[in-house]
Amino acid sequence: MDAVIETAGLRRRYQGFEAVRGVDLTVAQGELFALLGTNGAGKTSTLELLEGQAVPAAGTVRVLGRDPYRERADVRPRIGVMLQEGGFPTELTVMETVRMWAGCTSGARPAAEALELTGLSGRGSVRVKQLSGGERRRLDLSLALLGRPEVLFLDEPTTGLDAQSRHDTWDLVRELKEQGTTVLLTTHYLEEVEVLADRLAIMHGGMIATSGTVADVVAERPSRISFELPLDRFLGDLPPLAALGVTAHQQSGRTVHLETGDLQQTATALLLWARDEGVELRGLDARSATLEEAFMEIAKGLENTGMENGKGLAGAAPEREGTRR
Ligand SMILES: Nc1ncnc2c1ncn2[C@@H]1O[C@H](COP(=O)(O)OP(=O)(O)OP(=O)(O)O)[C@@H](O)[C@H]1O
Repeated sequence: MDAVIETAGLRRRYQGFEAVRGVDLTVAQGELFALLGTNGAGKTSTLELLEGQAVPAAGTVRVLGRDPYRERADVRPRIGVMLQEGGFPTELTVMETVRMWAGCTSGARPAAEALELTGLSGRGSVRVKQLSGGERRRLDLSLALLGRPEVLFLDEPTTGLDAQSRHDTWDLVRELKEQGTTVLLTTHYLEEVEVLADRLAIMHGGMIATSGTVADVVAERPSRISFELPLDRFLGDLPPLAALGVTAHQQSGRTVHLETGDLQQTATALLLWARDEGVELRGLDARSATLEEAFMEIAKGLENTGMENGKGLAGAAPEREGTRR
């Protein structure tokens, strides 16, 4: 794998509070990697280390083969960064903002092209303070794309966007990916991950709880089957549940709920039994776990072990220091 982003044992501390606790990540060239997590999980803190905005307390980070903090002059022109809060002067117009930014960007696209990419062409003469929240996010994205970056860091790029703008942003990100851009994004929208990401990691309490493709992450959780038994049949009439691969079961009224680690095996065995016995399984529903279920289980499971955000080994989170930009 041709790694464009690589971290090992990455840690970050704020006044003794450890927000990032040993993160190992590898993102290949042209890959779209999504960092998910509960609020305060450490996504932005990690992203800022990758962008070279801060020095890790421990561990290593490489972007395009270099240290993004110490070799900033080499790395910065090759990456695009969309922060969670833009923080540009609000008195300038949209076009003035893009031109100002373009002046500091080597090999910048024409300003009009950067605005067109994010659907802001008609808003060039509007002052930034008059933009809606969603339009500001799109302006942020235009600025991140100005230098035709090889690596794009997007911190919650679609927060505050309406459904149409969100889908437009997804299309744009896909297009950039097709052109070979490597993308690392943080998001709270699980659908965004399902639609866009090649791979993802779910962070919690400063650590990566799980990572892989959506299918990998979901495969770690049980699949579910439910159906209604006819009046003349009982749960005990089924073949032994363990032999069907069932790991947990529950019955409410005539409805049976099964959990399994191997949906195909259990569903096949169940259907063969029903066919051989001439049983109709009314309301039959069989489905893999969803990313949302995986996410919820991780957040809940780790809380139960006392490792929820702000607790655990390194003590409570202090007051935030300073601003982001
Ligand atoms: N500048 C700072 N000073 C002190 N603590 C901070 C600072 N920035 C972040 N933290 C703390 O570090 C932890 C991780 O925060 P971070 O913003 O990285 O999480 P996140 O996963 O991006 O959260 P969200 O989804 O809410 O944006 C939190 O407990 C947060 O309060």
